[in-house]
Amino acid sequence: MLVLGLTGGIASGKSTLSQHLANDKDISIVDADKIAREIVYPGKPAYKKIVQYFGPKIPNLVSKDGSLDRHNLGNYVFQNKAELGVLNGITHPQVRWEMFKEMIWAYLSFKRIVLLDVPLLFEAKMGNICGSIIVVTSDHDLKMERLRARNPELSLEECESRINAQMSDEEKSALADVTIANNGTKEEFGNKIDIVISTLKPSKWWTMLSLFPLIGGLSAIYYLLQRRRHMNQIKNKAKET
Ligand SMILES: CC(C)(COP(=O)(O)OP(=O)(O)OC[C@H]1O[C@@H](n2cnc3c(N)ncnc32)[C@H](O)[C@@H]1O)[C@@H](O)C(=O)NCCC(=O)NCCS
Ligand SMILES: Nc1ncnc2c1ncn2[C@@H]1O[C@H](COP(=O)(O)OP(=O)(O)OP(=O)(O)O)[C@@H](O)[C@H]1O
Repeated sequence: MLVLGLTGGIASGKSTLSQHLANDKDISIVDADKIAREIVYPGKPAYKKIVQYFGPKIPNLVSKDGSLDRHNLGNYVFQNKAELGVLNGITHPQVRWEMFKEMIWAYLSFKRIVLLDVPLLFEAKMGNICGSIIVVTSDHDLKMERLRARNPELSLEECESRINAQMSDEEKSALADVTIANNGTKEEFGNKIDIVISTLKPSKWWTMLSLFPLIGGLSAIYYLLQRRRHMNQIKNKAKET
């Protein structure tokens, strides 16, 4: 199975790329943004920590229904690097753990590719676990235009501070294996994605071979358990005689 990293700046087109591949049965998509939203549902450990730390600093951090007001929290942390670091420190370990579980599931489901859609793939040092990395780029003005259309509640300054909270496209591209520019139509973007994926997708045989270490590991555990049982039986017999 190929662990394929997908990253890029805010509103560059990562989710659009993932959606384009959503119906491909050989690919499992792990969406870090979705996981990051789920681990802060009311009552979850990360939720409690965020409310405890940011509650006294951000008015109206918690909405009437008890959920976090993500707009208020975002505005606060994207204007303050140190506070963004605190939020990352609370959320990232759990995001990593949930991603790891989804990756194991993809491995056991014979997927040929597990696609890790992670905006902060390099910042969170997750690039090392990827066999290959795709970076999606788009021009700054297009990003702003798409971001404002998708999130009309954000002001121009808020959009800028979100873009500036991440590494630049150039820095990300330098660390990637493949860069896909998303400056044209969605159709053009889709065609580029298909070409890249068809060259990266491992064969079915390779996918089956990659299960060998798992089968080997499980066989070794089974052998050791059987051996322990056998030794205990011998010990018990020796005691009886
Ligand atoms: C700050 C929060 C509350 C803002 O929520 P909001 O609903 O407005 O945005 P959403 O979560 O949909 O993220 C939108 C985009 O913002 C960018 N972004 C999100 N978190 C971060 C971050 N910590 N640093 C830089 N950029 C970020 C990403 O490009 C992401 O795709 C939220 O993004 C958050 O909890 N971030 C911390 C967790 C995290 O790092 N998530 C990213 C995946 S690991
Ligand atoms: N080629 C395109 N033409 C027109 N609109 C596009 C194109 N690509 C993406 N978009 C739109 O731009 C917006 C941002 O794209 P998308 O959500 O895929 O970015 P993202 O990188 O996942 O963003 P984020 O980091 O915030 O999660 C979406 O509303 C999407 O529909």
